Amino acid sequence: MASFLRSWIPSYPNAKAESKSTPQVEVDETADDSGSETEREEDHTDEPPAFPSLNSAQRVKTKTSPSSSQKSDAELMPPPSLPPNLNPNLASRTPGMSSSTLGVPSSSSLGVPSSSSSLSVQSTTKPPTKPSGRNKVALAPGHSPLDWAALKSSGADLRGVPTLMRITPSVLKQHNKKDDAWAAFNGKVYNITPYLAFHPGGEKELMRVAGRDGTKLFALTHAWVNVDFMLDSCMVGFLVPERSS
Ligand code: HEM
Repeated sequence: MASFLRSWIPSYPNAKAESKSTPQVEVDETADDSGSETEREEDHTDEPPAFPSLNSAQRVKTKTSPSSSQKSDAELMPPPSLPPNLNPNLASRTPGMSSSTLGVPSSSSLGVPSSSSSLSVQSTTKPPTKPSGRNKVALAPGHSPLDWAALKSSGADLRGVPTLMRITPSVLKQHNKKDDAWAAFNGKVYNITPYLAFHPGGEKELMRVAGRDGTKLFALTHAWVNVDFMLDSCMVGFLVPERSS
């Protein structure tokens, strides 16, 4: 280190002596290759390094097994399950075509144990399928969820009624047309007409609950959607039982 500095700073031999007057040329002599052993002596203390921690599995392993017998990750872990095009046991394999004719390397050339090996992991679970009846539609431009949020908070009248009302099922039933559609969810009645074009599941699906209580269908389709929040500015009232005469 010192020789390196000497080649760059002509006045280096004096730099240490003048260190008080030229503080910017501070050099640590102990870092020199041929320098004193001060730093290494400190290493000889019994204090373990901060990492890995004293009780870590890594440290325990190092103590018990010498580094020469340490196993690689590949030896310690079972290999991941094979993708369908590489697994000869899966029915999805193209009949009559070996993996090599498909242009993919064979499992043996990849160093992956054959499926008969005790290490192989064969997945018996099917890939997740969409719940039936769930289908997103392409929304018209200007009808994204963000556009709906903007319309909701714009102050536009989305209720169509001056005050919240008590609404019986028979009154609710009268509001079953696209241009005048009400639906009840969790005891609250909403004017769903303004939301029809914004519904990610499409107008047709949403119209299935027009004029009636849609709580059950809603929960079956997407219970995670917060209808109270989505339609708060469309609320027209509360669903009440028919009046007995
Ligand atoms: C007015 C109440 C409703 C609101 C606020 C609403 C809201 C939403 C929202 C936010 C999504 C997107 C969900 C997501 O991306 O995970 C969605 C999707 C959907 N909704 Fe609704 N929905 C309502 C009522 C209904 C009803 C009554 C049906 C009837 C079956 C329905 C059927 C669907 C379907 C099929 C999807 C597509 C789900 C998908 O494939 O991701 N929705 N709805």
